Amino acid sequence: MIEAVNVSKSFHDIKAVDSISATIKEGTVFGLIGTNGAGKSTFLRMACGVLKPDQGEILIDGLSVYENEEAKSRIFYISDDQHFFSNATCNDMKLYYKSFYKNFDINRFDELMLKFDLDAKRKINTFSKGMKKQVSIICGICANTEYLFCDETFDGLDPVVRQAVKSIFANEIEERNLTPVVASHNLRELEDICDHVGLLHRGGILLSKDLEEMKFNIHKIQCVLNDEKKEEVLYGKLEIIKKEKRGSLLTVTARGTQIEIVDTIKELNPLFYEVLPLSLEEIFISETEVVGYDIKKLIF
Ligand SMILES: Nc1ncnc2c1ncn2[C@@H]1O[C@H](COP(=O)(O)OP(=O)(O)OP(=O)(O)O)[C@@H](O)[C@H]1O
Repeated sequence: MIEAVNVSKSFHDIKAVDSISATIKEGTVFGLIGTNGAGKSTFLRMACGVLKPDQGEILIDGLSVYENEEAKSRIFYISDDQHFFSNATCNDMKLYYKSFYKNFDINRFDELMLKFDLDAKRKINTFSKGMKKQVSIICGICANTEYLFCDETFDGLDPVVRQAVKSIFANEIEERNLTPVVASHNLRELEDICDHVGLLHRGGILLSKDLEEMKFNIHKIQCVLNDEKKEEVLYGKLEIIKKEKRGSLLTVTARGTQIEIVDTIKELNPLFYEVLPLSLEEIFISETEVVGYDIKKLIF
């Protein structure tokens, strides 16, 4: 488990991370979302022990991570500006990581390089940006650490590679309880990857929730009631977040379980009703409105 306890970090007069407390459970994918400059990289760099917090501490499985080799050996960090030794080939990086991570799986590395169609003998500085990201991801997976920090790693991967990486993550989570922490400024990049999302804004966490929990308690339904009085009754009975009417078709987004909302609509004898899927973006818009923010100004 990763625990951040009241962590802050400033660079001169810039407060990059402001009193963050958060818990990241094993075996889940934690998404860290926020605009450019929100503090995601600074948080990740503290979480992997590269930066020392000014205040508070970050614990990896109960161990304070800063200058702690044991805690650091449980983490692999894929930074947004990936570092490879100049002139290094993929095989050179494999051997370097093998010397640092005792469980680094050389055979798996070779297998994945083939699977991703990357030439392990080539110098990494001749690879494209996306290919370099793939090499970093492969190194990260093969390091066999408990935690994998991915800073903007998914942004810019092509759809096929993205799907392949997602399925590798899913297997690693199932087989060995890997915990990926994925930072991105793009909610859509995280939509189908994460179990839990923390929204970072100006160094602080605005919102931190399980996606399933969020999805369980908010629903979007289209219906035709064809009666203004019934519509008023519906608005009175449901905790409406958003409503829209086009002709006789009414679309409502409301807080509550699907059964509660559908039952309320059914009591009003609708001519038609249908439950519509809600995107993570729509859920976030609703959730952040509740805490008084317009998310469209914060992300996307
Ligand atoms: N080494 C540094 N020196 C000075 N300021 C820094 C340094 N690192 C980060 N900052 C500042 O801290 C704030 C948070 O930056 P950080 O890189 O953590 O944001 P981020 O959410 O990762 O952004 P992005 O999505 O653009 O990568 C920014 O205002 C940035 O300018």
